[in-house]
Amino acid sequence: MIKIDNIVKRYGSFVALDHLKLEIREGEIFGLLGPNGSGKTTTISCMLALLRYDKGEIDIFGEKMTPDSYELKKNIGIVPQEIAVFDELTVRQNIDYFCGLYINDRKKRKKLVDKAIDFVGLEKYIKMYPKQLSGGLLRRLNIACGIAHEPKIIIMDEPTVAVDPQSRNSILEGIKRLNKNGATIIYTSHYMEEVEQICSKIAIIDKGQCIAYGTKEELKKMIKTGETITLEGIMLEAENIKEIENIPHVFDVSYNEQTLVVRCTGAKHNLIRILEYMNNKDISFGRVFSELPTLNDVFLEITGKKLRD
Ligand SMILES: Nc1ncnc2c1ncn2[C@@H]1O[C@H](COP(=O)(O)OP(=O)(O)OP(=O)(O)O)[C@@H](O)[C@H]1O
Repeated sequence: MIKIDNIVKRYGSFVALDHLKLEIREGEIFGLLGPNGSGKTTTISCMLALLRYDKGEIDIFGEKMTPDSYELKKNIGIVPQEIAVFDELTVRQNIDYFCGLYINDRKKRKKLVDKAIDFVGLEKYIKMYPKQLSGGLLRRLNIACGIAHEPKIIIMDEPTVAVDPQSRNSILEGIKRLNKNGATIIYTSHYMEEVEQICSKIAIIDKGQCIAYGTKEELKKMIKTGETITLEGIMLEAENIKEIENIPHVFDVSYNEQTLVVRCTGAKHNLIRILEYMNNKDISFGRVFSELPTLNDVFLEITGKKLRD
């Protein structure tokens, strides 16, 4: 459906996209996950021909996207990172305006606008102006403006930044419903939990390159970490750390501010072995927890840094 082939985008001498390759198939909720500044917005702007790129090709529905590909753009809905609505129009008028860019028929448009209002749950606010809305409601309006014309592809650039947890959940649930109703979704975020929760395919990008691609299960299988065990409120000597490093299946140990973090490969009984060691050495500790790998572990193992550094 969308093919991004070897895109290079430079801002002056700075390389923002470095031979980026991605393929998005129909029906996917495709997550573009990467830290701030990794190139997510630049990728989307290139995809929409809003930015010129220096090398490579982007095809959408098998056609090359250009600034005047009006027919292609009709089938794409964009929910930009920055709220893009008109302050002088009401909620309803804003949605009607954006829908009207693609749908001329007034009757049809009215139905679509009503549907979008219902979809984002803004019925009570249709006569209000953007300045009267909370951050979460504004985000919902931004989404309604992008999706009202019922496009086949919906691109959402960090739609949950700075929203309260309730609005965030309603946005994520809405994205799943849009997908169920047939839309292919491209979702950029630096929140790995959200991407894990809703995306069927994930590309992790860093410094303008795709460093890993697959389903969340496939991505997690790519790495060594099978389990991360944390013990808080623990006092250890350097000798203990060395011994813990030698426990079978342990491959990384860190100890900071009385917190021990042990990363193990996928073997069973890792927690038991570590607790047995503490027991044998008569070392006491506070809270203990064991976590399965996250997308942050994938990012950490591949790049050596945390997703949210
Ligand atoms: N117009 C520009 N001129 C110069 N550099 C730019 C410009 N736009 C973006 N950049 C740089 O390109 C890199 C990629 O930016 P981009 O906005 O695509 O990242 P992002 O992953 O979307 O990050 P964020 O989540 O912060 O929006 C960043 O280092 C950014 O500073």
